[in-house]
Amino acid sequence: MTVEAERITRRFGDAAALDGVDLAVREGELVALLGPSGSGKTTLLRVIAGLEGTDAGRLRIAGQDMAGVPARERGIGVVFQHYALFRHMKVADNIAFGLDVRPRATRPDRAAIADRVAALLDLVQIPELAQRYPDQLSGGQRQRVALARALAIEPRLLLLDEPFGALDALVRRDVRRWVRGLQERLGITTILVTHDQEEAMEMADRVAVMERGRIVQFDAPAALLEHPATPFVAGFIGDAAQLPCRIAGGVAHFDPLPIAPLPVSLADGPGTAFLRPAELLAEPGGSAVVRLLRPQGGGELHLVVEAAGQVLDARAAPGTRLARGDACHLVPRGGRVFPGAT
Ligand SMILES: Nc1ncnc2c1ncn2[C@@H]1O[C@H](COP(=O)(O)OP(=O)(O)OP(=O)(O)O)[C@@H](O)[C@H]1O
Repeated sequence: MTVEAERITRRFGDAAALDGVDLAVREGELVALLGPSGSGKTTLLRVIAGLEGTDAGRLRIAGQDMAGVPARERGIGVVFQHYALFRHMKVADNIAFGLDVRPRATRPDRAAIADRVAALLDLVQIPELAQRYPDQLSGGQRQRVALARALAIEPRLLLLDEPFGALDALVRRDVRRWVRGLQERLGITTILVTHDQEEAMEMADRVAVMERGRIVQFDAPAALLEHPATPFVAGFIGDAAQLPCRIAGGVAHFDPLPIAPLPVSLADGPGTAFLRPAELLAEPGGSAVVRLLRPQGGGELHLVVEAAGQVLDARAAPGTRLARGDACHLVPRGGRVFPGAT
C-alpha cells in the first residue's frame, strides 16, 4: 500500500503540530519518522490512522483519498507503546479482538478466527502462550502479542508508534530485528515512529526527519549520514559535535581549537561544522588534553579530549601512543560544514 500525504497541516490552538507535511511512502517500504520530542511524529501517525483530523492537506492510501474514511475502515494495523493489551483477556482473545468486533456480515466464523489466531501465534513465535494473560508475559512477549493483534485484521498498512520503548536495550534490539524480518517477509508497508536514531537507521528503508511539524529531510539512512540537508539534521543524526569555524580559501579553520584545517567547497566566511567522533583522529602533541579513553576494539581508542574549554569525542588509530593526561591535537577525517554561524 502506498501512502501519500500532501501539505498536511494540523493545528492545536495557535501551534501547528503538523505544518504542511509531504510524505510519499512506497509499497512494502519501512519508513521511520524520526525527530525530537514534540516534532509531530505521533500526530502524523494518528492522522494516517484516521485517529486525528487535519486542518488542511490531503491523504491518500493506495491511491484512495482518505477524507471522511473512518479509522476502522482504513484497514490499518496499529501498535502503540502504551496501547496496552486487554488485561482481562487471554493472549488468544486479545489477538482475535479485531476480528471478534467486526459486524456479523464481515466477521469470519469462530473456527476461522481460531485458525487465524493459531497462525498468528506461530508467526510471532509464541504458540505456547495462547492461554496466558498479559500480566504473565515479559515485555518482549507482550510486544509480539500486540503485533499479532495488529496483524490479525490483515492490515494493508502497519503503523508502529515507539513500539519498543518499554523494552530494555538488549531485548529491544532483538525484537526490532525480528519485526523488521517479519515485515519484509509479509511485504507490508510500515511506518515506524521513533526518537531513537539507531533504531530508525537500522530498521528503515528511508527515514523522514521531523523538526517542528515539518519533514526536513526524507532519505535513506546512509544519505542522511553523508548528506544532511540542514544543520539541524547534521546535528541530530550521528552524534556529531557542532563547532564554529572560519572558511577561507576552500578550507575550514577551527582555531583556537587544535583541529587541523578541513577542505570544503564553500565561499569564504563563517561556517558551522559537524564532526563525528570517528571523524576526529587524535595525534600526540598539541593543546588538547586526553581526559578519558576507552578501547573500541581492533586497537582503536575512543577518547574524550578537552581543548580551549570544550570537551570533544575523538578516536585514536591503533598504535597511537596516547594516555590519560597526554597532550594531543585533532585531525578531521571527514565532516560536514554549512555556511554561516548558528
Ligand atoms: N491533543 C493535543 N492537544 C494539544 N496539543 C497537542 C495535542 N497532540 C499533540 N499536541 C502538540 O503537538 C506537538 C506535536 O506532538 P506529537 O505528539 O505529534 O510529537 P512527537 O514528535 O510524537 O513527540 P514525542 O516524541 O514526545 O512523542 C506537540 O507540541 C504537542 O504538545
